[in-house]
Amino acid sequence: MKALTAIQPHLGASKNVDEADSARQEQAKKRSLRGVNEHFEPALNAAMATQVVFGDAQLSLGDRLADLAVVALIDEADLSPKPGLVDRRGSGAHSDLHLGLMHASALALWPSFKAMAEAARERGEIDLHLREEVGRIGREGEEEMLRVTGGVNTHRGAIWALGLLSAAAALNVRELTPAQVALRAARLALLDDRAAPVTGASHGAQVCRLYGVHGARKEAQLGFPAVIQQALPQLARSRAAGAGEQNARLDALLAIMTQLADTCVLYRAGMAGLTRMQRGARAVLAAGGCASLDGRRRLRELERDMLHLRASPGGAADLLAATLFLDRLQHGLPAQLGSL
Ligand SMILES: CC(C)(COP(=O)(O)OP(=O)(O)OC[C@H]1O[C@@H](n2cnc3c(N)ncnc32)[C@H](O[C@H]2O[C@H](COP(=O)(O)OP(=O)(O)OP(=O)(O)O)[C@@H](O)[C@H]2O)[C@@H]1O)[C@@H](O)C(=O)NCCC(=O)NCCS
Ligand SMILES: Nc1ncnc2[nH]cnc12
Repeated sequence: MKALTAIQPHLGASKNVDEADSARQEQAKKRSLRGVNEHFEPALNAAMATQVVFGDAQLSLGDRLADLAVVALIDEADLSPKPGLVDRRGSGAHSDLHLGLMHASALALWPSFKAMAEAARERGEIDLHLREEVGRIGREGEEEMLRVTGGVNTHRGAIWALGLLSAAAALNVRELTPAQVALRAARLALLDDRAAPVTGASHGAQVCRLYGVHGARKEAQLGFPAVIQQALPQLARSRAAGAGEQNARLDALLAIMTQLADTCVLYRAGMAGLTRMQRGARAVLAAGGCASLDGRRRLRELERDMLHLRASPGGAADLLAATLFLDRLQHGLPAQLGSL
């Protein structure tokens, strides 16, 4: 587990959080790991501990950003109940995914996020050289993901989004608002990676052509509008309304689902499935969100329909992880990063 050496020193350093809550979370995460190679468990504990102890001066900028990215992925996977997606309750609309695999995949990506952040820090500017370096590291990350998961695509879209955002954050640690980081990520994504394979055969490319929508690449090139304009404002609104953190995160996911042309849903369930997803998400939010009884009823209806259609909003899930990354970055890290 060379990937996690940097976060090991944080084990046991969680004195700043409510201890009972922390113990409950640890137990639940351990339960969810059944079936996963056992040496992921200490690594996961370490990743969890980093959620609250970013103040350790031994960690480099790359370490911290990689920690943030991995924690965002684990938080996204754990968030429940998510319609059609893998969560603590089960595998949603997937037959080849489960929560342990999502955790293992997230942890395996730590070195890639660190390397992308370090490349950006070293280069110090947005140019073709950095774009191609980030692309190369991203492709290696995809290979590692497939190796760890036995060939299952768990986080392709997340490597793309969080890789760009980690690099963008590292480029200027004094400008870390979500809009600033997303804009730098967009500028990087707009550059053409000459080494990228141009097959046009990916699921995303196929449905983008078929339905004339924009997928993961364009979402990044536009500066992650689903995150900046939908998810983060909804997260803030739901928190301010006292929804509770898990409900606020679910509301943020639904806010993304109201608008996103999720190519995973399109590929599996066509335009009818995408329309059902968007309308269903709007209905939950209009009914008061996930903290309300009526909102929960609507959420159950949406989940029933997504399962019936075998539709899984994997793109929305990746963008929720990007939302959690930017949210933590803005609230938790600037003071420490500024001194690096
Ligand atoms: C630019 C890339 C993101 C490639 O994009 P493209 O659209 O060409 O390729 P896809 O393989 O379809 O991957 C895109 C993934 O992005 C997520 N996504 C979907 N819609 C959106 C959206 N509107 N905005 C943002 N993100 C979106 C989604 O990822 C999640 O779903 C994955 C599972 O999807 P899929 O494979 O379709 O479904 P399966 O269940 O596996 O198949 P079936 O069971 O249905 O048969 C899951 O991994 C989530 O992460 C899309 O999958 C970029 O990846 C790229 O250029 N890659 C090439 C290598 C490279 O240069 N990388 C550089 C990285 S910096
Ligand atoms: N929780 C999740 N379930 C299914 N696919 C995903 N892709 C990213 N996160 C996911």
